[in-house]
Parts: sequence; structure tokens; C-alpha cells
Amino acid sequence: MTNNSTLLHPPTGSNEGLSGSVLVASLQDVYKRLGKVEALNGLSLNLFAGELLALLGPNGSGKTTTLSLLLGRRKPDKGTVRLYGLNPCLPLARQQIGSTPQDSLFPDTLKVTEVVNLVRAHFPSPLPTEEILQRFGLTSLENRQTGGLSGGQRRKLSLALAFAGNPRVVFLDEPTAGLDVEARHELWGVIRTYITSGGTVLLTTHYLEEVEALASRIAIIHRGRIINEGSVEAIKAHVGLKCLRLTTERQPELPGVVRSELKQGIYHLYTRDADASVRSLIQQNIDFSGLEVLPTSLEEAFLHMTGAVE
Ligand SMILES: Nc1ncnc2c1ncn2[C@@H]1O[C@H](COP(=O)(O)OP(=O)(O)OP(=O)(O)O)[C@@H](O)[C@H]1O
Repeated sequence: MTNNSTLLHPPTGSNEGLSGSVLVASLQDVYKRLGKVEALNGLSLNLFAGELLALLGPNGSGKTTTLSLLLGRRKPDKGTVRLYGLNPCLPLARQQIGSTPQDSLFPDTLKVTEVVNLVRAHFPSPLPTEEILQRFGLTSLENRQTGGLSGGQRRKLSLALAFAGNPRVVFLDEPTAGLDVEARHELWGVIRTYITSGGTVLLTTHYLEEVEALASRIAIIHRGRIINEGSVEAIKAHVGLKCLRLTTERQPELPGVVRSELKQGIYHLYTRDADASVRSLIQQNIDFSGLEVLPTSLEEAFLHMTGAVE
């Protein structure tokens, strides 16, 4: 994959919202039952033009179900889902969006170029085939039948298809799962270029490093509803934890500490009041070394938030 060719140019939107932000997609108080599971439980979420919104949540929290409603693959039991003001089940709404196919299943005997062109044919102003192949590192595989692709190559083709139609918005469900580190960073470049040129992205991921690298906003989903949303910094600040790292013989009992871990002989103590924790450490005359006071990572913030509502 490469990000140094011509920019992707999604057509500009016209759904101006009250605040001046263009509303691309929205779910309002959505419920969806799958079998015996209430997969979505009153979920509300907005996606605005030009942003990269990361939907983060533990396994089974409802991320894929949310995307499937936005893609018109499923209908809500209750509540409203809109894509550019339209029902996502309408072909006109779906022409605006790109997504990776479910399970990356391609007809085995079709060549890579043929699959790309099949998807391009469904969009009014797709990107040139050569550009898509080049951007996703598929040029040397253009005549390969998809049945002969490796897992990582199939994944790249799947991602290429999400962007092939030059859509206004792209929905990506765990886009870098199964990609090696190099391919993952290359995809990040493609996504950044797409955003810079006016595109909008909603992605789900388990890689918090990916969120910190790309997202302009985060929504945390837990048990089928959004429990928090904001910028990466706002999410971290909301949790307001600091991490004390230190080596001691036994885990100390300190005020403010809400969670602790022992990693490779070093205690990680997550505290709401680092000053009080450190003062107590010294007052208790605890023998320690290598003390560090660090801001929490997004991963720690996320674990705390979802843990807090168990
Ligand atoms: N076809 C189905 N039939 C019954 N239950 C389902 C079905 N699909 C999903 N579920 C359940 O709905 C809930 C939400 O699933 P969903 O796939 O949306 O979660 P997710 O956040 O994407 O999970 P993961 O991170 O593991 O991919 C889970 O409890 C899941 O087991």
C-alpha cells in the first residue's frame, strides 16, 4: 500500500447540521435483538463529515451490529438509522459508502483486477483501477486469481474494495486485523490521506495504538450502548487516572488507587490522586525503587471505563 499517489476526492456533502458540522450518519435510540441477545440497547451515535470516529468496545459489545445497521445489512427493531438523511437500506444511500466485504469471501476464480472492477461498477465516480491497486500494494497481484491470495493479501484486497468507489464515507470493521506491522502502517497512511482529502471514516478496532494514531473522536460502546465519547485526550481526562510504576517487595496499600497490575516485577498502580498515593508511600516508609508517575494510556482509560460499568 502507498499513500503518495493522487489524493482521493470524495464529493462534498450538503447535509449541513445546526452546529455547522455536516451530519453523515446517525443512530438514534436504536435497539437490535439477535437471537436471545440484546445486541444494541438504546444506542445513539452521530458521525460528522471529515472526522475519523473510532468505535471501541470489548468483544460482543455491539460494534459489528452497529456497522451492519449503518450499512443497511440489518434493520433496527426500534429507533432510527440514517445515512445522509436516508434509510441505509436504499441503494442511493449505499452508493455513498465504502466498506470491507464480510468475511473477505471473493469468487475464487476471479482475478484481483476483476473483483476491483466489479465493485467500481456500483459507484458513480470510482477511482481508477490502477490507482487503487497501487495504493494497496496489489499491482503485482492484479492478474492473480483471488483463490491464490494469502490471508494478508485478501485483507488488502478487501480494504481496497472499501475505497474503490471513491465513497464519501468509509466504514471499516477491524481493518488491520491480520495485517503485518508494515501493512498496518501503510493502511494508516491511506486512511490519513483519505481524511485529509475530505473523506469520513468510522472504524472499529481492538488496537488502541491505532486509535491514538488516527482518531479525531472516540465512542466507547459497552453492552449495546455508548457509555462515553469525546477526543482521545478528553476520554483520558475523563478517567483522570495516573499510573504509578514502582518496584517494591509487596503491593502497597495506597489512597486513590483503583486498580493495580504486576508486570515483569514492576507494580502499575492506577490512582485518582497521584500526590496522595506518593505521600502515603513515603509516610508508610515503604522500601521502593524506580518510581515513575505517568499519564494513563488510552488502553488503561478504556479498561477503566468498561470495568466501571460492569
Ligand atoms: N447472528 C447472531 N445471532 C445471535 N447473536 C448474535 C449474532 N451476531 C451477534 N450476536 C451477539 O450480539 C452481541 C453483539 O455482537 P457484535 O458482533 O456486534 O459485537 P462486537 O462488539 O462486534 O464484538 P467483537 O469485538 O467480538 O467483534 C454479542 O453478544 C454477539 O454474541
